[in-house]
Order: sequence, then structure tokens, then C-alpha cells
Amino acid sequence: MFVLHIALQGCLRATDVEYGITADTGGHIRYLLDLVAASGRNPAIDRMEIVTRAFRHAVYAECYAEPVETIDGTTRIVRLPTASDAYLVKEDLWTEHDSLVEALVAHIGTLDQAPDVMHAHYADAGLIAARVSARTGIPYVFTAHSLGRVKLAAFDRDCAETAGLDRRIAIEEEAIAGAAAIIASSRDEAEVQYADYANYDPGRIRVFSPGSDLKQFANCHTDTRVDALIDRFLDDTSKPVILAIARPVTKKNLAALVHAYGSSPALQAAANLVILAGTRDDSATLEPEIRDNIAELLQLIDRYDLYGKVAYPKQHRPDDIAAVYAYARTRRGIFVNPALNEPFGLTLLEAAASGLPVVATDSGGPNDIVETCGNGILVDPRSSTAITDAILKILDDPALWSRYSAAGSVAIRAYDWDRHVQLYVGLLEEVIGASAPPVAERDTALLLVSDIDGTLIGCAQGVGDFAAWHEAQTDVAFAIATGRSFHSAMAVLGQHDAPRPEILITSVGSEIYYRTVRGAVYDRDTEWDGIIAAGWDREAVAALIGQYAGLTPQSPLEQRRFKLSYFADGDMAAAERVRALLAEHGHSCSIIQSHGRYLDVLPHAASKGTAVEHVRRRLGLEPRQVIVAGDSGNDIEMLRSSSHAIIVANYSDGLGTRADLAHGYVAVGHHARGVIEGVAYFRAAAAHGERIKQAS
Ligand SMILES: O=c1ccn([C@@H]2O[C@H](COP(=O)(O)OP(=O)(O)O[C@H]3O[C@H](CO)[C@@H](O)[C@H](O)[C@H]3O)[C@@H](O)[C@H]2O)c(=O)[nH]1
Ligand SMILES: O=P(O)(O)OC[C@H]1O[C@](O)(CO)[C@@H](O)[C@@H]1O
Repeated sequence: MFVLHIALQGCLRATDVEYGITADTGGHIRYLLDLVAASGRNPAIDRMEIVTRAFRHAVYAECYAEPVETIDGTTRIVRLPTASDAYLVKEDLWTEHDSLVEALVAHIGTLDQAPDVMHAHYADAGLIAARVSARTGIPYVFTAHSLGRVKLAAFDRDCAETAGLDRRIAIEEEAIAGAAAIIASSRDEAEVQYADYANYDPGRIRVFSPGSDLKQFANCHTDTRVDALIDRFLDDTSKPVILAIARPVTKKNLAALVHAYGSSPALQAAANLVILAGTRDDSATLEPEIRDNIAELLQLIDRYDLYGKVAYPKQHRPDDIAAVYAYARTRRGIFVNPALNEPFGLTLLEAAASGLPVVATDSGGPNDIVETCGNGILVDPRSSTAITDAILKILDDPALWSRYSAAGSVAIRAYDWDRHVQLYVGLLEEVIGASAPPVAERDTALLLVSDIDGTLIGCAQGVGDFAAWHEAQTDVAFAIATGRSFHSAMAVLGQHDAPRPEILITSVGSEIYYRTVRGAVYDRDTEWDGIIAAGWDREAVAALIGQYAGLTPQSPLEQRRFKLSYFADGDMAAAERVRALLAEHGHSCSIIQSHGRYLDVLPHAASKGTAVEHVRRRLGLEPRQVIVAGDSGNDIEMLRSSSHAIIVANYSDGLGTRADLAHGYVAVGHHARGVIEGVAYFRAAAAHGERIKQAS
């Protein structure tokens, strides 16, 4: 497979990347070079090009004007000339769109073989890919790395950083609209960061977490030369270290960390502060945003008189970074990322693998990383007190430090480029290849709809049996009906090696997705959206519950367009109370309380059962051709409304003895094995012409 990557901003080269030398030379380059290296290890990808822009600049190296840089036998960087040959900040790249499209179409025309697929990195590359794809027919996938709408929300005011974001958001919309698939780094990105785009379509986004060269960080050692770069600033070099590594741009909010440190005598007594914020030679030649941020850091150090306590080396090489983490770890330090928003956060993976506890912004990807690794504390980046308290909490508690330090090793297993590339190759193959027709166009004998947690999943061996069984069922369409969101469902199915369903009914029946022709992504059932939207006034319902019901909302990830989710904390009267409250104000909603703890409020017409019925009609199936399987409270309504209902042996909430589920088949087998058994039961019953007990 020949993959052509497009990445236009920053100073991109194969080795010795000067991270932070410009505002745009950062994580997307790290990500791309690591992805390309891992792709080269996968036999499915035998050729890669990274297309970028050629430019000349008095201060930056001459290599950025070189038309071709060979990385190895598989991969090369191609720098295309465009209308201007100057270095351009990403905010000005739009001026080159037309010439870039022409240059790329011409370049592809000169190749002995057309790329099979393009992979665009960041907004402008996405737009170029969309336009080149329209001209050449080559499909593309898109990775945003960072989104304009999220940046706009993070600043929440008009300022230099938000100027031009409207244009960027329009560019992103074009990139999103044309992409065969979108690759996101975290669930937060897939479900929260993209959510406000007009072309947002969760089914077209796949979450593949990046890796990092984590082994390098896991085994990191101090280095006397790197130690010296830091030590020369400090009075007491033995103290713990509060470490931050980030491009010196306003969004990274490094000044907030200096403010927190400068205004806390306790922090100053406990630790030194070390800030790596790019490399610079003469500050006067820096880009304005970088120059202003460096100047602000220096002013704050001066204002709080932090001399001897803060180190801010002006130069470092890319391969010094691991030794910097080691410097902090050997002093039982902490890594801090106070960004206003961090779309993902590769530094947090690096810190985790290095054994450094983290204190990180609660906005963006760190949610996923800290939840996965359990290696630190999330804070509101606008709260100096929150930052200070979290750092002191870890510094003052050696047992907590050791627990967080050890937990970071989870990152090495959880964030792995080789595994990423396995999923990535699967996606690209689906994007470029033809595969089975979608379920709607097939001759389907049976639709099997299974709940996930406790039904399909619960026993590893059972899932393995189910996967093998599913493989042989060519006339069975496999669907999921779950309370989880689309991306949460996809993640858990992936983690348990469950087969990928052809249909997903998610968020308790309020969203429906069908796998597409090529199988890479899913199409949302917008007809269903229209049906359940009738009479649903999300804002009004949320306001009423917020004001009168005394319920705590679940995390933003659990809130969907057609689902509001709360904690009911064992308050078994909560559902009735909310129903009465909403009815009093003229809202008729579907209210589902599960495990006593969770309470979901949905449009009146939305539920797992009504969604299954909608899918059945859409596929043109008879009721007898549908089998549903579940285990607990939130499956009751789906099981009740289908005459072919499987209740797995490990059921809860009294499902096996309920009068309204007496028509169901209570399996002897647990979890997925119970599902296989139940399907066999209903098939045998049909073969013998037995009448299935009618659903009540
Ligand atoms: O002075 C510096 C500053 C950064 N780095 C390195 O540069 C990378 C920075 O990556 P990241 O922390 O992810 O931040 P960004 O540069 O902002 O990268 C963007 O792209 C990344 C990849 O998609 C996402 O993880 C980020 O959230 C997104 O903002 C890391 O490897 C750092 O170690 C240095 O080597 N020296
Ligand atoms: O903060 P912003 O404007 O969203 O940009 C994020 C920047 O991060 C990067 O990923 C750094 O490499 C660039 O793509 C981009 O310039």
C-alpha cells in the first residue's frame, strides 16, 4: 500500500526536529514521524511520502527548501514549491491553498504509481486532500491534531490567538466533509472536540490512540550534559522538580504555572521549577507569539524573584528530552501540563512512561490518558490554587508519588504505535478496497441484537467463541444495542476482540449506525434522529433537571444530543421524581434508571426497543427474523418488545423471573455463550415449526 501523508506547517524534517522553534513545530510532527516509522515496520505499507511545503528563511535551516529528503527505502519527504517561498505560520497557509492543490496534483501525475490513499494532518492539509481527492479520486483520511472550535472555546474571548479562527473552522469543515474516515486520538476528541462541527458524524471517526517511542522514556537515564543545562540555573540542585515541556504558545498556559509557583512559598520551598519551552538562539528573531510568551515567562521570574529556583534552558536537542524526564524522576518530581486545552498530549505519555506523576489540564485528551494510566491529577488550568494544591498533594505524600509513578507504566502497554498501525492498516485497507455489501443490501436471514456489558462481554473465552461462531454466520446480521456511546462501544468491543457489528444502536437507543459499503466507518441513521427529535427540547429539559431535580450530571462525554445523563446515587425514587417534574412542564421523556446509580433522560420515542424495531423495518425483516439478547435492567424494554428474547444465565435485576419476560429464553450459558445458545434455541424452534411464546 502506498500512503501519501500531507503535513504543511512548521519546520518538518526527518531527524533532529527543533520542537518549539516555531509555534507550529510540535506534536503533529512527532506524531507523523513516529507513525511513519511504525508504518514502515508493517508489511502492508510498502511506500510512503510525506508532502510538505518548501520554504526559505534567513534563520531556519536550509534543508526546508530541499525538494526531496529520503528517510529510508520506503519513505521520503517531498517539499512542494507554492506561490510564496517564505516560511508561513499556519494562520497564513490559506494563501497557498490553490497553488498547493495544483502542485500536489502535478506531483502525483509524475509518480510511477498513484498513492492508494492520502492522510492529511491538520486543517489546511485536510482541505488540500479534499480538493486533490475530488480531482484524482484518491480517498483520504484526516487527523486534526488540534481543532479551531476547541481553541476558540478555550480562549473564550477575542484576542490575537482567536483571530482568523472562523476561516480555520471553515477549512476544517471542508476537511471533515470529504474524508473517508477521521482518525482521532482520544474519545474526548471524537465525542467532545468534534461535536460542534456542522459536518460532525461520529460514525466516520475512529479512535486510534497514538503511541510514543515509550521504551526510550521507560528506560530513561540522566545525562551529565543535560543535568548541567538545568543545574546552572539552580541554587539547590537536589530538590524535587516541577517540570513542564511545551511549545511557548499562549494556549499552553505556561505563565499560569509560573504564577502558581511564584505565589506559593510552599511550592518554592518544596521544589524547583524547570521549563523547557522550545529552543531559541536570539529571542529577537522569534515569531511574535513565541517571543511574547518567552518574554512573559522571564518577566514573571523577575517579578516573583525566582532566580535560583527556576531553570529555563534556551537550547536542547530532541534526544535530550528523555534525560530531562529522568532528571525530574530521580528527584521525585512532577510533570505539569497547564494548557487551556490539550487536544491529546504526547508529553503526558512521555512523562507517564518516564515514571513521573502528572498534574494536567482537565480540558481535552489528558482526561483519557489520566483515566487510562491513573498516574496523576486533573486540574482546572485557570485555577492557580488548583494547580498548586495538586502539585503539593503529590509532593507531600511519598506513597501517592510512588503509586502515580508506577501507574505510568500502563502507558507503555496502552499507547503503542505498532498496535495503532495494525488498526490503521485495517482502516486504510477498508477505505481503499471493496468489501461486503452493507447489511441493508444483503439477504439477511436473521438480525441478532445483543447488549454489550454483561451480555456479549463478561467472559474472555465466551467472546472468543462468539467471534468464531459469528465468522461462520454469513446470513446473520450482528448488531449491538447499548447504553454506551458509539465510541465507548467501539472501544470496549475492540479491547475484548469482539467482532465489529454491522449495526450499532448506542446511547440507550438514541443513536443508530450502519456499517458502510467499505466497512471502514458507519453511517448514522438520520431518519431515526428525525423521528426521536419530535417534541425533544434538550436545553429546556436539562435546565429543569439542573434547577429542580438535585441530580449531578455525568461527565461531558456521556451527554449526547439525544441523551442527558445523571448520577442518581441509589435514589430509587429519582426516575419518578424527574418524570413528574418534566410532565408538569409539558415534557414527555423516556427515563431509564440502571444499576440504581445512573439515570438517562431521552426523547420520548427513544429506547433500545424502539430502535431495534426501527432497524427491523428499515431492513425489511419480519419480527420473527429478529433475536435480541440482554442481561439487566436497561435491556428489559428491548427484551419485552421482541418475541425472540435471550436472557443470559448471569442475568440481574430479576430478569429471568419477570412475568413480562416469560416469553424469553433463559440460557444455561453465561454471557456470549448464552447468546450463541439462545440463537440455536430459536433456530431449532423455527425449524420444528414451534410457536414461539408471544411477547407481552
Ligand atoms: O520544547 C519542547 C517542546 C516540546 N517538545 C516535544 O514536542 C512534542 C509536543 O507534543 P504534544 O505535547 O502532544 O503537544 P503539541 O505540540 O501541542 O501537539 C499537538 O499535536 C499532538 C499530536 O497530535 C497532540 O498530542 C497535541 O495535543 C497537539 O496540541 C512532545 O514530544 C515534546 O516532548 C520538545 O521536544 N521540546
Ligand atoms: O493551538 P492550535 O492553533 O490549535 O495549533 C496546534 C499546533 O499544534 C501542532 O500540532 C504542533 O505541531 C500544529 O499542528 C499546530 O500548529
